Amino acid sequence: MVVPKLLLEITDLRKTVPGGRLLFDGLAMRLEAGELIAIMGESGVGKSTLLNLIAGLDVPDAGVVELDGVALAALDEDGLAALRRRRIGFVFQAFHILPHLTLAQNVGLPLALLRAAPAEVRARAIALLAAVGLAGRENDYPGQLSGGELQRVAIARALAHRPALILADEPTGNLDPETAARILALLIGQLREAGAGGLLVTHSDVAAACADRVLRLTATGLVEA
Ligand SMILES: Nc1ncnc2c1ncn2[C@@H]1O[C@H](COP(=O)(O)OP(=O)(O)OP(=O)(O)O)[C@@H](O)[C@H]1O
Repeated sequence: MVVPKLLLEITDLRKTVPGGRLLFDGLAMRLEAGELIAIMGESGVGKSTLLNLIAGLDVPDAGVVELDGVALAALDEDGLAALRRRRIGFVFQAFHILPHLTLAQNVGLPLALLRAAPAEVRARAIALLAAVGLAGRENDYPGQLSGGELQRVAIARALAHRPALILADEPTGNLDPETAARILALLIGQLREAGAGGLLVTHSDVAAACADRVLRLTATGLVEA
């Protein structure tokens, strides 16, 4: 029997936003390697904030976020940055694609930051660009792309370094249904292949239906949808 590997464990998480409004309290969640969980919930309920807390980009008022058994609170800024660089792939709403780098350089950036050989970085970037439907565009610059194309570049980049955890905030929001389905299949394929875990924040029932579990974020925490 294969014993599932616990990748992410959240215990008793509490977060208030500046101004004092409570977003959630007592929030708990477990994510196993190879598993994709969709997180849904009304606008403003705190889904993006939760992803930021999991990435160590924001700090909770109370509670514990553990990645691979390591509590984020035990790490200093350098430790958090190293953990993010090695273990996490991000697809965030503001795609953070760098305008002065080519698409191949953007997609390869997470690998380049880990000092992979330039030839390996470029080969992986070209393969991932092809996988998201941007074959032959590796030398283009982001300014030449549509919003949906940029979103696909962001997804390719999130996968470049084969992260253990992929955090995706509305990754298919700007895509037509056919492209969205293809991109989600790619994302899930990569999760399964690499034994990575994924958290997918989405308003789309179609996207959520691709996940292994769907959780709904409410003021009282995460509940099974
Ligand atoms: N820096 C901040 N200062 C004040 N309020 C904030 C700050 N960041 C987030 N908030 C508030 O926290 C709440 C949660 O925001 P968040 O972006 O996490 O929601 P969400 O569920 O992801 O929403 P959406 O589905 O619209 O993207 C919102 O009401 C937002 O206005």
